[in-house]
Amino acid sequence: MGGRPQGVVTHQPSQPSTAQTTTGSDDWIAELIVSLLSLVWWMVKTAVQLAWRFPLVAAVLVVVWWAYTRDRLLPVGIVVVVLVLVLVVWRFAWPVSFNRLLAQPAWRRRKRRAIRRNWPGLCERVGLAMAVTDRRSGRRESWTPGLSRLRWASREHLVLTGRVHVVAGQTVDDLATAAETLGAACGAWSCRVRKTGPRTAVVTWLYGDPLAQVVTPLPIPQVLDASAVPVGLREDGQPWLLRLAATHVLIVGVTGAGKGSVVWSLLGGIAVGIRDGLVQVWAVDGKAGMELQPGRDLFTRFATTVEDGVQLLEDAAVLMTERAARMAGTSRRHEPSTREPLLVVLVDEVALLTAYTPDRKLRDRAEKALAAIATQGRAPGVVLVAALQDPRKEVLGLRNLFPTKIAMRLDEKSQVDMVLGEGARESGALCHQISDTAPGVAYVKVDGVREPVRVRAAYYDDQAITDLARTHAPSTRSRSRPVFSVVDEPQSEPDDHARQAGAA
Ligand SMILES: Nc1ncnc2c1ncn2[C@@H]1O[C@H](COP(=O)(O)OP(=O)(O)OP(=O)(O)O)[C@@H](O)[C@H]1O
Repeated sequence: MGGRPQGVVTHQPSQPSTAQTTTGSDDWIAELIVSLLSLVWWMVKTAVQLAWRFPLVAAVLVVVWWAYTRDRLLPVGIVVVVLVLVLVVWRFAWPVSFNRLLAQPAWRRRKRRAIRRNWPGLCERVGLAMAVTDRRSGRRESWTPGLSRLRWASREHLVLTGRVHVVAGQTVDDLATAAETLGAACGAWSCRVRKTGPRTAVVTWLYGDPLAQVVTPLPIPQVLDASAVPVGLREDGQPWLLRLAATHVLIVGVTGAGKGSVVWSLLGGIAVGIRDGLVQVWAVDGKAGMELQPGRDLFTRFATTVEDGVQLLEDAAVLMTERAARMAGTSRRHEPSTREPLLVVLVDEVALLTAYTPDRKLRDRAEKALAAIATQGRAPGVVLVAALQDPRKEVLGLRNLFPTKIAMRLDEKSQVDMVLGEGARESGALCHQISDTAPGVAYVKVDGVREPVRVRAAYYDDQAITDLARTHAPSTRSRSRPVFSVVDEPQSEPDDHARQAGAA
């Protein structure tokens, strides 16, 4: 639906006066009939509008009128009293089911109707109306963006979405700028705008916060899909699917922001691939293994010192170069297989290998290896997942080489754009406002997608991590395979093909 005039006439050129035209003696009868017809039309229209607006009141009036004309006021009255009593008892004795089955659906219906009905007025108030002069009549009319497909995307989480088509002369950016005011005007605690076309966008109003609760670990997918790894929940109540294939992921947040939960959820999402040998995880935990040790069995290689970490990064870079040379001219896209698994290089607190390492030589080697993987690793299936507390440039100069950035709780608002890129804070990424009582909450920004998305990673407690590592450790066969055997192994394994079919 396109924008349309809402008939708010702000200026009207003078009309030829009809008052002076001479009327014949019969004209007053015609005028009276026209006036009476207009009155009847107005009354019918108003009655229909009122009935549409207040259906319950209208229904009650109709029933009372019916009961009165049929002389049945007493039985109808008794039925009404019993009904009211049932509702009152239900409300106080079983408030949960009352809310779920009656109060909430009624509220949702009212809210949706109110927004649809008041849309032109809302647009006027938040500055989205445009004054347009009609060329033929010379009238100035107020045009507002069109609203269609207004529906509850998630009834449980109270997420309302609608498609908005801006008026010619406006851009989706104008709509995005007014998002906060529009959200407040509609009584939502947050409102987001996602561009879907040159003049169209999906507007999402959030009346509840699905991220207020801890997200329990999601079911582990039975087939590896590295292009959509389930990691948690998005603020619109939909699963948060993170791309791992052909990207690099940077996770930034202050201490206690919940970076660990993103890492464990990510590992949970690819656990089947790890178990089946389609994915290898090489992990570096510069904090002497304190963070990642519980999942040790999931890792093909595990470095717990800066020296070993740097060596691991260099080995990954060599593997990447060799694989890229083999793929050259035959394939442009890496498909995970047991011969050539997707290699995830996981670095917890990457600054320990770069900025905080006093040994200059080690630091240079780490930076060189990281830069090589970040710039060339995507095509040959070597993916970098790095976690970091301090987003300042001097700590990790390679930030811009990560196409997927996850910003968790940050200390200062200036750090938001530092992590997610210019304009992210303006587009609604308020990482500095994430509460310290909501670890795991983050804003995700993927290159090529304008708007950051608010998410919460699922929470793996110690027991869940231990269980994950126990049940999805790589088989002894794939674990015993030397790291560089991928270069020499002569034949493909029989079940490779079937596994590849399920991979990204
Ligand atoms: N997704 C989550 N949901 C609920 N609670 C969480 C979540 N993630 C983390 N927590 C809680 O927050 C605490 C800190 O989390 P975590 O250790 O992952 O933070 P971090 O960002 O990795 O911190 P550091 O950088 O100091 O290692 C955890 O012990 C846990 O209690």
